Amino acid sequence: MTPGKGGSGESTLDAPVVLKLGGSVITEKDRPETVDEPALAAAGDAVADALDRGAIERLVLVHGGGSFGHHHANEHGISTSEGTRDAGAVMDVHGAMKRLNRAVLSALHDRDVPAVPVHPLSLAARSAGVDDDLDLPLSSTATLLGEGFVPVLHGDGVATAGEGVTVVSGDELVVELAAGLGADRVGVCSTVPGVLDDDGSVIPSIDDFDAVADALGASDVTDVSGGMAAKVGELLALDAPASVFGPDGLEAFLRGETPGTRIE
Ligand SMILES: Nc1ncnc2c1ncn2[C@@H]1O[C@H](COP(=O)(O)OP(=O)(O)OP(=O)(O)O)[C@@H](O)[C@H]1O
Ligand SMILES: C=C(C)CCOP(=O)(O)O
Repeated sequence: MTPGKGGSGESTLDAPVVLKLGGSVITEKDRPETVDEPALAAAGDAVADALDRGAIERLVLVHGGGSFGHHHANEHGISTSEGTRDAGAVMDVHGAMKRLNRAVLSALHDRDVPAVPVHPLSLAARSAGVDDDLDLPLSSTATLLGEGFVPVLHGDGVATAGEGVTVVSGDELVVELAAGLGADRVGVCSTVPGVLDDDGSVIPSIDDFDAVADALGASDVTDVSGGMAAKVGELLALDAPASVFGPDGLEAFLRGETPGTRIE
């Protein structure tokens, strides 16, 4: 598990790949605080294999909330726009996300992936009612990457001027990380095989929100961060190409392919 690649002072490191493992994939989203162990193991296998083979040099992982963060946020009425000033509520959401993060880290460590946690609640801030103003300092993540680790961030609470603490989604973090670290590819692994049109077919590529807006909805299960509509909106803001795909597309993405829906 000792970091093997990269090193301080190197200037020729590859641009990182940013991959989000959706909470809907790695948890049973309709059963509070339940990890989907087989799904997490399969994701861990795919990530470990891609790193072992050198298919990816530098990787930043993000995971969503699934039945951990969303469940508690929903109970306390917290969302990406509605905040709380109740420290107990903040700890319920953050504590649940740290428990899920611990499970993700363990699955990666079992496979010798040098994964380390980065908790957004301790780093990030934004202002209420202002779009796209998330401030996520990246020096710890960038330094960990340069030292050969795989930083693992997660949807979390975030200090929000004017609202207390709101929710920051993994999708928002993906956008900040990809832009700030100069990622060359972004993958969002969700429970669906891609963004689906009205007939349930995977839309191959999206470059305009309005063109697909009618097909985009929230999540089928408890979700305080906007489901697929928010995801597509976030990813369209990126310079790097992004793919939304299901668990069956994860290995292909890690091989360098663009399964599912390409968003650019
Ligand atoms: N047009 C669409 N195509 C695909 N999924 C859609 C669409 N409209 C709404 N959805 C919903 O969006 C969900 C995916 O978003 P969701 O935020 O739940 O996933 P996730 O990011 O994997 O999970 P989490 O938010 O816990 O990390 C799908 O499971 C589906 O219920
Ligand atoms: C609900 C919380 C705390 C995390 C939300 O992150 P997401 O599942 O990526 O939308």
